[in-house]
Amino acid sequence: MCGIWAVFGSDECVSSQCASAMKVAHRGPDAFRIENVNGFTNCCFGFHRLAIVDQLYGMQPLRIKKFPFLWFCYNGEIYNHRLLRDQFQFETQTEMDGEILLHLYDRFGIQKMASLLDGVFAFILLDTANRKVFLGRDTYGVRPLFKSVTDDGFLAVCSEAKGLTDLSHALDTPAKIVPFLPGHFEVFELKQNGKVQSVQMEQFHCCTKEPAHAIYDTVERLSTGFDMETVKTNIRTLFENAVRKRLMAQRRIGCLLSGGLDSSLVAATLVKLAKVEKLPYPLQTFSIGSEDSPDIIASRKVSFSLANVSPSEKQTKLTYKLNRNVSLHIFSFILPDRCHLCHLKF
Ligand SMILES: NC(=O)CC[C@H](N)C(=O)O
Repeated sequence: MCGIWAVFGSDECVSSQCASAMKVAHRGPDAFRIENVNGFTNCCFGFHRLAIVDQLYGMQPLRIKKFPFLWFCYNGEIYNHRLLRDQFQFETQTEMDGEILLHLYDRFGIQKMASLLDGVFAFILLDTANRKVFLGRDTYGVRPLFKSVTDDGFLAVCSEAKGLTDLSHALDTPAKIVPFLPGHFEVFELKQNGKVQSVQMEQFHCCTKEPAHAIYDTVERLSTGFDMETVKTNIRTLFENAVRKRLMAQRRIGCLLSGGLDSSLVAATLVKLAKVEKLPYPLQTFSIGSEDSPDIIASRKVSFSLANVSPSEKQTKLTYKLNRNVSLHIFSFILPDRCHLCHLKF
């Protein structure tokens, strides 16, 4: 997660509005920043960071020397950022995956920028040189984004609706808070007083169409045909690639595991790829349920079987009593031969 928040054209002093930005502080434990926009005193960004890549230089709102007029705030991961950087020979200033959006926007404009991204994202991009604000969200809406626009052009945006509920503005009627449409981008013109006007709302991708970035993807070409073997091989290739591309994270990777088929397949593929990529830490799986519920029993079985040890071997157990009703169980395993079991009880 990360928490993003921004207001444009605030009638109230932004320093009092930005108390609302703190309502999404839980989304980013590593660092936060609140920054008003130089030259547009009624505009302000708030950002809470869970750093996934480039801990040192990836703080937001991101601004880089090459494009001093761009301000960028986003929540997400762009899996193909290195591929696009190399493909278009961009000179990036940081290793942060989101920086690629600034280069793509500058070279190709907003429509092509959004459609070249392979990832999960919700973004706010401000271009002070052209007086535009852009919002966008990934095809499936994996990353959340809410907006609120008043009739007189005060725009507020946040990862969660709660960051918008207490904002004050000049109109009598409260502004509606709506989820931003997945797979779309929106363009606003920005006036000198910071107020905006929506001028374009467009779908850049829908899930039934091949994404524009596919031509640059490194995933091996899929065979055509609908015979059983071809279909199975294609699913395997795509599935494995979906797990592989998520290994870009510089944070320790874990898996949410219910013990059912889907999450167990993800965990098994992750274990396989972790060996190939030589991840230097034990993988962890996280499950939630009451003590001895089917999910916990199943996920425990899967965890131990993936770790290739029997539950009775090399097992440690920690219990914290926090609450009577819910148990959160955390299993972790290291390959090839060490296994820990942590059991956190609420
Ligand atoms: N949690 C996030 O949304 C992370 C944003 C960005 N990918 C980073 O690593 O900082």
